Amino acid sequence: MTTKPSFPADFLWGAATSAYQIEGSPLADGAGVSNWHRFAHRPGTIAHGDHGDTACDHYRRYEEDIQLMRELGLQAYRFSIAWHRIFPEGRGRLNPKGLDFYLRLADALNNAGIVPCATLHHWDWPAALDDQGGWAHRDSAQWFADYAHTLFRALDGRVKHWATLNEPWVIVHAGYIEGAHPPGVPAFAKAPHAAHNLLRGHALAVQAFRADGAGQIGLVVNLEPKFAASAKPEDQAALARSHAYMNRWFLDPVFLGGYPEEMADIFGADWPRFPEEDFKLIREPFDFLGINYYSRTVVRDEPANLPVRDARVRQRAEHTAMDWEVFPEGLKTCLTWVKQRYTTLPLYVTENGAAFADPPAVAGRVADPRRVAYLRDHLRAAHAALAEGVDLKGYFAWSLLDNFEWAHGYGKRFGLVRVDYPTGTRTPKDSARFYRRVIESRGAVL
Ligand SMILES: N#[N+]C[C@@H]1[C@@H](O)[C@H](O)[C@@H](O)[C@@H]2O[C@H]12
Repeated sequence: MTTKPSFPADFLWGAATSAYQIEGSPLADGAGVSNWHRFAHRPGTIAHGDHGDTACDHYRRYEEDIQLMRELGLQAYRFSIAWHRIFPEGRGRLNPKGLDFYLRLADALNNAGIVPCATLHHWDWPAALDDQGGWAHRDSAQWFADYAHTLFRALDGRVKHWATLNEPWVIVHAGYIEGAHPPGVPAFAKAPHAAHNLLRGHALAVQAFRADGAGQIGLVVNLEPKFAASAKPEDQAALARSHAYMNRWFLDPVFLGGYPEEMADIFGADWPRFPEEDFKLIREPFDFLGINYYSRTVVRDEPANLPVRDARVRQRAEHTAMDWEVFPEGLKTCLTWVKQRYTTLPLYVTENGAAFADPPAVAGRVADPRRVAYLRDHLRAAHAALAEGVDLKGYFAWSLLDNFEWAHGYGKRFGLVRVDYPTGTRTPKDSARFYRRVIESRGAVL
């Protein structure tokens, strides 16, 4: 008789979103033009010509969405703050109306008994900052710290759970290596500088939080376990490069004080020498690590595939609508790897979920059995990590709502709640009802 999982009574159950993906009203109330607003309106960048002008209309419907969260039994809500609403030009002039939206959002969440968990930067920022050099500009770290400091003071007493950056690796890989995200032009030699300045900005923001913030602050990273396609030395070497590039690039500096040696191999002559004092700053201690987990990758050597010289070997297994392998044990692998290699800090699963080709709503119901199975199996893996001593403090399903899936537009639906466009009608899916039962039973239904 296997014992049913039982998560701790203080385990935090939530769901996550981000500003540009759900808010809409990108220029409302004095907001500046953001990098993603400008990029999404550039022809050919987003599938189906989609953009975030309306998205889920959350900027206007946030009270309705908070009522949805209550009905789902959520204890916490992870959202991000749109920098361009606060500082339309990125720095200098503060926009009180933009700040006011987040004051109202935080108040409504607190009044509903839902813990507001704010991410300062989830990829969207004022386009003006990209025009001034973006994250490749060394001053970007201070731009971010100043923005963060303003928010710590403005939301003091309303928000006590902060994250500095969401997935800085994606900002660099998609924005500076691929060009599939803003700034939108591959700039290989700038990528290491952008990564370094993101880490410096994170650390400076943590220092600002220590001076003027209250609660806890952390960093959110994406992790993806890597496996070699064979025991051949070249595939093993490709595994080492791929693992360093995606999983260690940011965590080695913040916890171990230096970059993986594979980075110099990957970037060659474009890998800079950074000032030693930067690494002392980047190791600024913080309070928790957020881990976003979706899938794993099996890799082989592929010399032509720059810069990492690896290639994915697609597995005979279930895949999501993103063509990502469903691999629940990979979540436990990530959690235990972080504990063993880096830190005993509290961990949160800050994102986990899947896109599937959900059916439309019929009589107020959306049958999404594959997402129910995905959540069940990944929550079992999370509990297995807890049972092995990982200090896992919470889990946030990605996502509360179907939303704007970046370059994929609205065609990839990750939500617990279906959103029908353009009406914006919300319909909780079966997975939302399942998640509510998981929360109510502290996992006993898994
Ligand atoms: N793709 N995908 C889904 C999800 C994306 O929608 C989030 O914004 C990111 O934090 C992370 O990439 C994961």
